[in-house]
Amino acid sequence: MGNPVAVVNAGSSTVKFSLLNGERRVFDALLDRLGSTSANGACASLRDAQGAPLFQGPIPADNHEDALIWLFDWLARAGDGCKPAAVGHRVVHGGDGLTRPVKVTGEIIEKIEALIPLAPLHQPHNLAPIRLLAAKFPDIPQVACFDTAFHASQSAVERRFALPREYEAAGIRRYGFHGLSYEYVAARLAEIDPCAADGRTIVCHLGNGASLCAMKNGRSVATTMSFTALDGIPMGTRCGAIDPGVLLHLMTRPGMDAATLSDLLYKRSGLLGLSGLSGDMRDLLASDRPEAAEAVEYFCYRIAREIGSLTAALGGLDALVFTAGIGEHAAPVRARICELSTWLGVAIDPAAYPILHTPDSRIHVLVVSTDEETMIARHVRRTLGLPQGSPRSL
Ligand SMILES: Nc1ncnc2c1ncn2[C@@H]1O[C@H](COP(=O)(O)OP(=O)(O)O)[C@@H](O)[C@H]1O
Ligand SMILES: CC(=O)OP(=O)(O)O
Ligand SMILES: [Mg+2]
Repeated sequence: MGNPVAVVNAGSSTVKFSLLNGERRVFDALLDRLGSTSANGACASLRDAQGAPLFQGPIPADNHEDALIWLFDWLARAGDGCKPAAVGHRVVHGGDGLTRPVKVTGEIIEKIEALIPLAPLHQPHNLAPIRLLAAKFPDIPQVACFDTAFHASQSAVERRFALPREYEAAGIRRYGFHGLSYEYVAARLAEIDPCAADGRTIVCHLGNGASLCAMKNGRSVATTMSFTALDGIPMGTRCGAIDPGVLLHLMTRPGMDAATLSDLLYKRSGLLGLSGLSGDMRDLLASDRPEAAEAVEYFCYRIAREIGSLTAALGGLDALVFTAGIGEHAAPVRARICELSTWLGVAIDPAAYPILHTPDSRIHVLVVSTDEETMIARHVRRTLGLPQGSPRSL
């Protein structure tokens, strides 16, 4: 296997772990349905370099950390003696100070830790494997790559809240997330669709966490998430944009302290809260309960509204791109969002995939499989001066 780069991508409901030799993936693990978002328990899917399954099934893990320890034990048992040349991590919040990938040091760990309150669903899960690996393999260099970094190209007006100026100076502004995914998708569009790569494009990253990014020439112009990964469209368990007056009102209720409010907004709202059933789109699409259908309709409606808003930010629209777990796999969700976007000139062929638009559609519509792990591995090699490896064949 040589000395691959290992990548850990902890999302809110999954951990993705890969080993990459150059651009070639030689091992992949998806630890799925983590936390309490799903009606079903945690499970793992491990694949070799050819994509053949090595393990598939339930795992004894209640949370991200247990799942990773299970994986590292599995790897040690399967061990072929291969030791990664370096490890790259997705870190969701970089704040004002961390705007490019960095080699992990004690000081960087402290900076990442200080941002936990701004990304409570992610930052602890991003930090735990960094600490675990630093203790276990102190000689392997680690690189932290930030979800917020891609949005550093946005204008000052886009990044601002209408608060007194001193709040912005204290870092209270829109950051945006899912940047590693958007960066990968932008690079991929340059390979497959020049109109989408060079034009005015909205990328819908619809996973358990979900956001939309308006891009011009592959650079971020605006995005729906802002100071935290709560803002914007509704998600698996997060409410998305909400009138701050609701929060002020809730805070007057007995027992509604900051921790309880945080739990409500991050973990009990969104698709889970609306359906009363599950935050997992697979469960909702499989259910015949009216609340499940209402939750899915609400999700699609809010996304279609944001597509209108981001089209205004771009001054028009050339392409619409779907990515991440729901965007790549939930055809009924894509179809409904496109139906609600007909007024923009969106027309799709329900049987087409991954290029969805019909010949007479004014807008290109396509599905691009995101690959945050490949993006992170590229950043690791660049940051540490390792050879990039040959480009992946198209
Ligand atoms: N085949 C599928 N059909 C519908 N939804 C799916 C499918 N596969 C995954 N999803 C949804 O994708 C979401 C997880 O997205 P993903 O991007 O993998 O997660 P994370 O945000 O944790 O990185 C879940 O809501 C899941 O239900
Ligand atoms: C930032 C974010 O919400 O990430 P994820 O979709 O992986 O939960
Ligand atoms: Mg994700």
